Amino acid sequence: MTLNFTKMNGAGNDFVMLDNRDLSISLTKEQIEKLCDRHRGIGADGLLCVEPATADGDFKMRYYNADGGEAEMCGNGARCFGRFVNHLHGDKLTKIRFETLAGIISAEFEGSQVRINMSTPHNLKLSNHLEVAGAGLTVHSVNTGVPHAVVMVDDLETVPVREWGAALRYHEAFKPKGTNANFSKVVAPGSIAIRTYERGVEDETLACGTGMVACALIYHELTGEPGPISVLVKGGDTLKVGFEEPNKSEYTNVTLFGPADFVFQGTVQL
Ligand SMILES: N[C@H](CCC[C@H](N)C(=O)O)C(=O)O
Repeated sequence: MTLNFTKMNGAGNDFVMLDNRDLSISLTKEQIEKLCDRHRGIGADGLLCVEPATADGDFKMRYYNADGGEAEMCGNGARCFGRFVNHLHGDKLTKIRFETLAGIISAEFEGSQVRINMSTPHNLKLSNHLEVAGAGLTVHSVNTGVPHAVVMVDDLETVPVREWGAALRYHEAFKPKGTNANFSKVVAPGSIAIRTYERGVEDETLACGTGMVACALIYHELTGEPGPISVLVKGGDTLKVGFEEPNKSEYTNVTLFGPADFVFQGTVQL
């Protein structure tokens, strides 16, 4: 099978994009894993397919992690999805709505930057004291389309992201689905810096969109700092997380704004 693909990245979180509007593409978990393999395949943190809507969206977004498993949502992927769909329509669209397993996501375009409206955050929990790889950590958690654990730290450089990240990702407290793991430092009022270990990539990524939103909301919960929150990610980009809080711990109009870039196009034999 010959596949035409587009490679994109959102703040360094990179993806294989497939136009499957005709539903002619059907990939196995192993095939997706191979496509995402950085030595034997194209190489990416995940793969996204554009599919026809089946409910009240304009399109359907399918997201698969590098391990080939389907996940409910991907914030950086959704921004790339929006820009890719707009490109397929001659860059004439201003706003699209697409279906995901986490609900309807909308995307608006400002050049190469994309703002998405996230699904409603839920399962927010503060200050769960857990033993993580032998360390006693205060762990917050929230689902921003996918599950996220958030640990506030003073020094991002020395955090053992892989060790603590993997221990949190598989921790008893987050079974059976597991979680993504974020380490978040306050840089200045309204500004945080984060590092993320991603479920399904099983490593640190240069950025994680749903993780940025999770860290911004936890930061707000702990400090009362209003949005938008600036979030500096490992890859060096700073993105904006916006939100409204009509009442305590109910969040509406949660947005993520940042770059979604094309890298190359190609064909691959499967
Ligand atoms: N690895 C995540 C999905 C992708 C999240 C991340 N790439 C983003 O931008 O939100 C999970 O399985 O929960």
